Amino acid sequence: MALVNSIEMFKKAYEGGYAVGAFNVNNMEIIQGIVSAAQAENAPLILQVSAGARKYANPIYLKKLVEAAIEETGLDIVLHLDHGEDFEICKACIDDGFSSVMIDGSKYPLEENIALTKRVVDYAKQFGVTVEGELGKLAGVEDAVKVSSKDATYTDPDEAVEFVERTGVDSLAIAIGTSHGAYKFKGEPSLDFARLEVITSKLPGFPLVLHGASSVPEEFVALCNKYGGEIPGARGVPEEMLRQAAKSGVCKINIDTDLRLAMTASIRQTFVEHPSEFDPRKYLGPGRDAIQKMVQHKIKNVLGASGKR
Ligand SMILES: O=C(CO)COP(=O)(O)O
Ligand SMILES: O=C[C@H](O)COP(=O)(O)O
Ligand SMILES: [Zn+2]
Ligand SMILES: [Zn+2]
Repeated sequence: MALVNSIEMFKKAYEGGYAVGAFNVNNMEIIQGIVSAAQAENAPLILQVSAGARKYANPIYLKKLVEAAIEETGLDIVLHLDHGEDFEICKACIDDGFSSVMIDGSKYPLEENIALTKRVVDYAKQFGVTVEGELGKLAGVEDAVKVSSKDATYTDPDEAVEFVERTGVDSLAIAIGTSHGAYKFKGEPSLDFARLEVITSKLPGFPLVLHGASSVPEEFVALCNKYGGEIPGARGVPEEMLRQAAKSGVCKINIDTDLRLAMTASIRQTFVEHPSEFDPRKYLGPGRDAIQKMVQHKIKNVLGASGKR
């Protein structure tokens, strides 16, 4: 039971053909909902903090909450920085005691991305902190990076090999057609699995990461819209595609949007059905339960990580 880096988790996931869920956290209820799910499923777990989450919650609070979760449940948990945009934020998280960081240099040309990523790897290595890099551009919105779909570029397999060799990263986020947020596909969802197979064959045994992997479940969108929300045309990655990716070298699957939708749907429902209620525990509690239920489903039926702790 400890805060761990991702090395052993990814090794087991790769060999076992499943993926570890990496869930974005911003407050106590979100952390508790996710952790209860991982505990109930006896599953490995990555909790990740974006720059926006750091600004919102202060990383010290989030780290203490994660430590409390480890103490309470006995789980091994990776505490990871999501989309670090420069060396400084990665260093700050490493110095704060995070066990893993992402340096997202995907907006830079290859040589600059390699130089920046290598700098973070060299610093992180001294502390046993694992590093995720990114190559290729996802469409959609990130905290610091906005990429329109015409500027999205899929990961080049040969560049991926060069990137991994020259930077020494522990894992690599790739672009094969996913994007961040609730509006991932205008038409039929499709991912470039042929490209994924080539990348996997050129980097055998190396853990890949899929960002923008929320499924945007219809039930949550419908509930949000039924209880006063306006989320028209939302669409995510079908669950069977995620299962397929998990069997093809993808060891980490990032989920944030589905957490937001599950919690918001539940809170909206409480507000409409119990308009006289104003005790935050009466809506945050069910919101937390909704997160737990959704994450358990994910771990069990999508990631294949139940019992893999
Ligand atoms: O990739 C993510 C965080 O890095 C989250 O992706 P979603 O928006 O699909 O949940
Ligand atoms: O990649 C994006 C994640 O969903 C984090 O979102 P955020 O930057 O709004 O915290
Ligand atoms: Zn990115
Ligand atoms: Zn992401």
